Amino acid sequence: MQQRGRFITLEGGEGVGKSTNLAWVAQWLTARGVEVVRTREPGGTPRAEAIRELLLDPSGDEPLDVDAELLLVFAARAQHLAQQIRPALERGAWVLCDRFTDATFAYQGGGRGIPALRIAELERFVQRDLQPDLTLLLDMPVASAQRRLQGRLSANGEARDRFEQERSDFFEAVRSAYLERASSAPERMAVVDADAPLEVVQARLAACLDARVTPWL
Ligand SMILES: Nc1ncnc2c1ncn2[C@@H]1O[C@H](COP(=O)(O)OP(=O)(O)O)[C@@H](O)[C@H]1O
Ligand SMILES: Cc1cn([C@H]2C[C@H](O)[C@@H](COP(=O)(O)OP(=O)(O)O)O2)c(=O)[nH]c1=O
Repeated sequence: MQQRGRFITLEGGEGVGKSTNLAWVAQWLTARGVEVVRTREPGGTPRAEAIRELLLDPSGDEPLDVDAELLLVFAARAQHLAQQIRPALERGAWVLCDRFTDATFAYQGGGRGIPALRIAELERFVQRDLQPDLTLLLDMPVASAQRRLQGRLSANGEARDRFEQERSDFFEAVRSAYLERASSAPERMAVVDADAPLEVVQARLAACLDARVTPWL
């Protein structure tokens, strides 16, 4: 595949501000003349969004097997890559995605305990040589992120989804797995301290984008 556009992902635990800052990063890129396709995982296309519903639905007596969860995540990703991400990159658009495979290493790996080697096998199978060009990892202590998440849920009258119902040790394991991945791939992943007022987080993001993305423009 001749990849012309750039692929940027945002990662982090629940409530760190991914959705809020994704919109801001999209504006930063658009202001510099880039065509941006905003999307998210799991989901991003109608069929992949249907798989997302299965993954997030907390109802019912039947637990979701951890391997089934892993395979559903990658099934959604295969669909998203084929229908949305690869075509956009091929026509020269930049793709800005709320979560991608680092989330699988963090949630199914760190959180559920699936060995990273097994996840890496599926990653190769589904993505072949495609990796994000840049991943912005928003990081903050779990307790503060949970307070933000609770604020958003209360404000919108939303219920917790299947992942949001997990206990804090699950989220601590997710956070550690993310930080470990970032330290093993510093050229691709930038850790941004998200435990600050929004304008401070955005100044940190701007510094990071200036350093890493401006040379691509
Ligand atoms: N830097 C920040 N300081 C305070 N509140 C924030 C900040 N960033 C986001 N929020 C708020 O925290 C909540 C969770 O943010 P959101 O972007 O939905 O997070 P995520 O997509 O990572 O779950 C929202 O109500 C949002 O308005
Ligand atoms: C992409 C991905 C997401 N997830 C989970 C993490 C999230 O709890 C959930 C939905 O993602 P998302 O809507 O981004 O969560 P939030 O906005 O609440 O932070 O899917 C995985 O477990 N594995 C994955 O590979």
